[in-house]
Amino acid sequence: MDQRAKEDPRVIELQDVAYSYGGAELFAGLTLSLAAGSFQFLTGPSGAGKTTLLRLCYGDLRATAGRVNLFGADAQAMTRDDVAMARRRIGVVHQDCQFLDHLPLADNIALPLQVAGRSMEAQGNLDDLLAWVGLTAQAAQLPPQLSGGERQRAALARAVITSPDVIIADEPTGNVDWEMSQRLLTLLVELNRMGKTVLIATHDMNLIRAAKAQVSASVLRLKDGRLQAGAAL
Ligand SMILES: Nc1ncnc2c1ncn2[C@@H]1O[C@H](COP(=O)(O)OP(=O)(O)OP(=O)(O)O)[C@@H](O)[C@H]1O
Repeated sequence: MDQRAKEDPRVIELQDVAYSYGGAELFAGLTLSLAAGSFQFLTGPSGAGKTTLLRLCYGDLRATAGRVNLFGADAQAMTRDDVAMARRRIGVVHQDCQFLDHLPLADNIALPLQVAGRSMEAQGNLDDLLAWVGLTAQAAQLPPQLSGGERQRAALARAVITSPDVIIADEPTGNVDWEMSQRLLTLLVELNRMGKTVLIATHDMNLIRAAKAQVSASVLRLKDGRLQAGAAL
């Protein structure tokens, strides 16, 4: 298991961060800290800015004010290459999965390894990961041929194929039934038990309750541009 995250007590930190897409500020003076090995949920009303906040956390957006630290380095001062290196330590499960529909599922999952120039590792990792998410039989199918739950599990496999320290998942159970959301949660909890830091944006309070029965999870609620810790369930 990759132990690098253990070296950094705070893998991702946002301090007094503001962000605006050009209009009104979505948040101002927002502070968030992801400790290595923690399991955190981000919740809040639709449009509150959860996806935006996650994108700041994985270096996809630059804060308009404040400070973002990725693995101890100031993201605002990073070159594009530095950001790309930091992002390789973060696996992202996007809200809409973002597959390349013309590529078989196995190739989609292996894509991050190829992008990182590590395609030689692909086959062993890929077979293990497909088995882990229960998609061995679907390896050759195209993404549009898969169910919602299969797509979500494939998106999780793709997020972890490079063995990142941090997993950031945006509504990973958004389009699946309760049984499948439990299956996805089990996978995320397993990753956390392996030492990965996990941050999940979700509207699903039942998912949060189920997670809290399995793991020491904290909940952040984003509302009116502010983060409230320890949101009541
Ligand atoms: N690329 C963009 N350009 C301009 N405005 C954007 C962009 N992305 C998001 N927004 C706006 O920023 C606000 C926050 O959006 P965001 O997707 O971060 O919220 P969210 O809490 O994740 O919502 P949901 O729960 O519905 O997914 C919304 O008002 C949205 O319309």
